[in-house]
Formats: sequence, structure tokens, C-alpha cells
Amino acid sequence: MLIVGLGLIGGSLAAALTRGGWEVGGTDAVPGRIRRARELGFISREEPDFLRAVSAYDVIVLATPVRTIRTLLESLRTARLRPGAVITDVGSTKAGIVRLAEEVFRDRGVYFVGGHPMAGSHKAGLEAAHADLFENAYYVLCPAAGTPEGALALVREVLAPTRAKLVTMDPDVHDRVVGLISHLPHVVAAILVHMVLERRNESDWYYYLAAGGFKDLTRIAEGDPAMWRDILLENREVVAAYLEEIARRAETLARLLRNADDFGQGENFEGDLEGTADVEEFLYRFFSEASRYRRALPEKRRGAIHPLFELYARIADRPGEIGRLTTLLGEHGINLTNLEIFELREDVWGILRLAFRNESDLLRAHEVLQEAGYDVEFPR
Ligand SMILES: NC(=O)c1ccc[n+]([C@@H]2O[C@H](COP(=O)([O-])OP(=O)(O)OC[C@H]3O[C@@H](n4cnc5c(N)ncnc54)[C@H](O)[C@@H]3O)[C@@H](O)[C@H]2O)c1
Ligand SMILES: O=C(O)C(=O)C[C@]1(C(=O)O)C=C[C@@H](O)C=C1
Repeated sequence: MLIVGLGLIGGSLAAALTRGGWEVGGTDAVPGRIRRARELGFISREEPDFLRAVSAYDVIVLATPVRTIRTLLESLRTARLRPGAVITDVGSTKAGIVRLAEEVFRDRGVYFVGGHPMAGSHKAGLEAAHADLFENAYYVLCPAAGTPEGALALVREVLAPTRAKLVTMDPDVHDRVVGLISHLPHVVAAILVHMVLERRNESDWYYYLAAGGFKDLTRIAEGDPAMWRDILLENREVVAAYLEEIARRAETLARLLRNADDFGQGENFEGDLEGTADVEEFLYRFFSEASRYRRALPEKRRGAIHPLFELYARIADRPGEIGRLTTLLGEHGINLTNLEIFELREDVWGILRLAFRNESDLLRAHEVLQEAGYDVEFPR
């Protein structure tokens, strides 16, 4: 198959499929990336010319930012394609892309199956790609209207080496769901970072005191700006409606806090908390229901979104403990890229958050520290 766009997702897909025994050709707008993907062993055929290459492949995967996927589909309108060829993509939005593909490929004897792997990272580019990225992650497929069973089966067969969980879904349902669990959180994270950065002249403490809470919630604000610009523009109606909802909910909460003393005068809360009688009960249920749902989310599994290569280690809160741990890692040639005291418990223990350069350092650090008797765990 041919992979168009050899970045984080295209590169990871190429690596997984090559490992699974497929012959993979690759193309990219940046010629150096095609060469690099071959050097890394992710592809076996370099294809510098997209439009010329497409006629030689039965399966074509479009793995560029979403608005470029649209441009590529437009350029396939008049391209020579193999009879029965199947085109798929990896874009984070589906409805607009699938609708355009239905129109472009209608009555041409070639088929489109939209795709979206629910795994990734805030890091972009080929160097962050790896063959295990999609393992255990959901991978949504949205077949265009009229796609024969055989075309969908071919896409499933091609994607099998990713070891992802393939599910089919209506593209509008997909966009509504990911609009809430992926697109909105990226906007909220960016808004939060803006609120802090716009206060940077007021006090340096906004910068220095930012600890686990702020960093956990805003990691995804590091995402690629072009990718997120495209996603918001493609899923604009859905994201706008969620932003309006979040603003409404925030306003209600603000009003509640301002009028905490006269609570119960007909405030109208959305969702499960409607009708709560007093402010303490409201706030308690607000946090406890969120906490319960959050704790019930599946644990992060190997392969599925592990972009920070982080580990938590519990250490005694005594002088010299951090030095002992870092020396141990140094003796095993494991480089730390970041170290932070994440949480100090009320007793005499501290939690260190350790970050590593790559998955292999992370896994070795876990082993070395565990063998040395440390209590270590991966983030959930
Ligand atoms: N990053 C994630 O977490 C994630 C997860 C799932 C899906 N996606 C989707 O996957 C797609 C790719 O994202 P990514 O993170 O791999 O981005 P990326 O920036 O790492 O890679 C995109 C690649 O496409 C290439 N490209 C751009 N225009 C091109 C063109 N006209 N022809 C050929 N190549 C071109 C770029 O040079 C780059 O190498 C996007 O549609 C994104 O929405 C991203
Ligand atoms: O882990 C991250 O950094 C991601 O942002 C990955 C993430 C997500 O929102 O979960 C981002 C966009 C993709 O379309 C799918 C996955």
C-alpha cells in the first residue's frame, strides 16, 4: 500500500504494516522525510510523486492534516487509479472527508473507507513515530455509502498488524464523540495556557508554581498548531456547540459560587446535578461524580498514547533520596529528561515524576528501580 504523509501517524502506520509483512510505499510533501522513512525501515519504496504513484497501489492511506486530506481527495478526482482500489485516511474528523470522498469516487469502481486511530501524541513528525503506537487503541472506520464488504475487509486486513481494535461507526456520530473527548479538551487546554501566559507580566509565580495539575491538564496544548487549526475548522459546528455548552455550565457554576449564601433560589443546572438542594451538596456531587467516572476510564495500555514516557516513584522524604535514585539510573546509562516532586504526602513519603527520552529508557528505568526495591508505577 501507499502511505501519503510520513509524520507521526503515517510513519507509525508504515512501521506497523512493514513489520506485519506488507510492502509499503511512502510519499510526503517534504522529500527528506521519504528518504528518512526508508532509512528507518518504515517503507520499502520511495514515491516522490504522489499523483504518478497512486496508479500502482491497491490501497492508499492519506495521513496528512485533515484539510490537506481534502486537497488530496480533490486531486484524486481525475487521477488514474487501479480498478477496485481502496482509499482510506487517518484524519481526526470524518463527516466532511467521507462526504467529499463519496462525491469524488462515485461510480468510479474505487472505494473509500474513512479511518481514525484513537492513539497519538502531542508530538508530531516521523521521529516520534513507532510501530506499537496503535496497539490496543480503538481505530474507527467509516465506510463511505455503497462501499462493498470486500473493500472494508481489505482495509481491516491491511490494518491488522497495528493490533488496534477496529470498529465501524457513522461519521457524524464519530465527529460528535471525538468533538467532546478530543477536540474540546484541546481547546480548553489552550484557553487555560492563554489565561496563564497573558498574566506573565503580572507575576512570575504563574510560571513557577505550575505543578502537576496544570501540567497534566495542559500537556495536549503542545499539539501541532496546523493539525489543530484544521481539526477545528473541519468540525466547527460540533466544537462550537460544545464550547457554548461549557460556557453555559461555567456561568452557572460562577453564579453558584457568587451566590453561595442564597443558593436554592431556582438555579438550573444541566445534566445529572439538576435539582441539587444546597451548595455543599452540589459541589460535593459535582466533584465526586466526575472523579468516579474518571477513575473508571480504562488504564493506559502498552502502545496506546504513552507520549511522555513517564514513571512515578515513591521515595522517602529524606535528604539524599533523590540523588540515590538518579545515580542508580545514571549507573545503568538511563537518561532522565525531567524530574519533578509531584506530590508530597502528609507522611514522610514523596512522589517523584520521572520523564525519559523514549519507551526503551522508560521500561528499563521501571525494571531497574523495581529491582532496587522502589515502588514505581506508570501514569494512568
Ligand atoms: N497526532 C495525533 O495524535 C493524531 C492521532 C490520530 C489522527 N491524527 C490525524 O492524523 C493526520 C496526520 O497527523 P500527524 O500527527 O501524523 O501529523 P504530522 O505533522 O506528524 O505529519 C503529517 C505529514 O504529512 C505531510 N504532508 C503535509 N501535506 C502533504 C501533502 N500535500 N502531500 C504529502 N504529504 C504531506 C507532512 O510533511 C508531514 O510529514 C492528521 O489528519 C491528524 O488529524 C493525528
Ligand atoms: O495523546 C494526545 O496527545 C492526543 O492528543 C491524541 C488524540 C486525543 O485527543 O486523544 C488527538 C487527536 C487524535 O485525533 C486522536 C488522539
